[in-house]
Amino acid sequence: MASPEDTPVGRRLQLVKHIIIVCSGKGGVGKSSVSTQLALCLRATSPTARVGILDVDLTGPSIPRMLGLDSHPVHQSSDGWVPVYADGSEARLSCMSVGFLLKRKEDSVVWRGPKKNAMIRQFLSDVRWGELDYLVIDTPPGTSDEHLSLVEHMAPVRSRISAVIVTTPQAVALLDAMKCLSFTRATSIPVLGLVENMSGYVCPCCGEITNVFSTEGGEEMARREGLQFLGSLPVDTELVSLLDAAEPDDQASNAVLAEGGSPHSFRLLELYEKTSTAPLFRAIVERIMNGLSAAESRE
Ligand SMILES: Nc1ncnc2c1ncn2[C@@H]1O[C@H](COP(=O)(O)OP(=O)(O)OP(=O)(O)O)[C@@H](O)[C@H]1O
Ligand code: SF4
Repeated sequence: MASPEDTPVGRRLQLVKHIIIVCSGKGGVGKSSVSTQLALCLRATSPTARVGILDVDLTGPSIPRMLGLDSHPVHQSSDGWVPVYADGSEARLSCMSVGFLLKRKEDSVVWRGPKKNAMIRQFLSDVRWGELDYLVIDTPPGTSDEHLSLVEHMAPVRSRISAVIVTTPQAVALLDAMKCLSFTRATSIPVLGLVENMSGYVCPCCGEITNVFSTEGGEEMARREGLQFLGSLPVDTELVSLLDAAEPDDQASNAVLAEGGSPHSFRLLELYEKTSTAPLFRAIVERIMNGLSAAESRE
């Protein structure tokens, strides 16, 4: 039988310890922001942790924007694509997205299934990820061609893949999250747990959390389906302004870097650490890491 290293994807991902697919049934529930926070927090778990983030939301790539890397060029080397390092020469947070390949960030990707499939195969087999502790994959909403392509192409590294499902508390989002769960079950991908995003609203004046939508729907779904409930995150105005207004990696940022200043992702992380969501997300990451360790010890 062929070993995983005999395939292009297996060879590329040979040194990637854990692959975490972030998915949601419904659009706009915060999948990309959860993926970004996950990558930032995993990187911060140790001074040597290396994390990659792959954005396969081909028609709506948000990761470059959220990491402040808009319009960053991607370089080809003789050994494939070099990912964009959000933390400059530290190279502990590498990122790849179709967003880097668009001429202008306003351009849209109008591709049929086969072209999307080819792009995903290329992301998995042609990017020089190198050694990574975690590869976080942000997916489009629903269970689309992109999800099927991912699962098919990553068959050689199947034992290292797990998923995190993101939902909001509304019934309609929970119903779609169930479809996402069915997909993971049909494709035998273990689910690390469920995150309920935009669970309530944090008042910027007094910090009081008000439940805007119905409450505890995610927790109840997790209980019912035998999933780990990873935690809930409130609507946080500081977080949205941080991720939506992430400073592009423009000349000014490069000048800061040239003068020995903090690379952008460090500044993002520094600022992120001050949001009211950060401690909640750290608890989520701890549960994810415990889930990964438990799965490893069962192998
Ligand atoms: N907890 C939160 N508090 C405040 N704003 C949030 C929160 N989570 C996400 N957002 C904001 O909501 C918007 C949508 O989030 P995001 O792009 O992460 O969702 P998505 O599920 O990836 O969307 P899509 O379906 O388009 O891929 C973004 O502007 C993001 O910054
Ligand atoms: S939660 Fe308190 S401080 Fe915030 S808007 Fe309401 S009343 Fe004002």
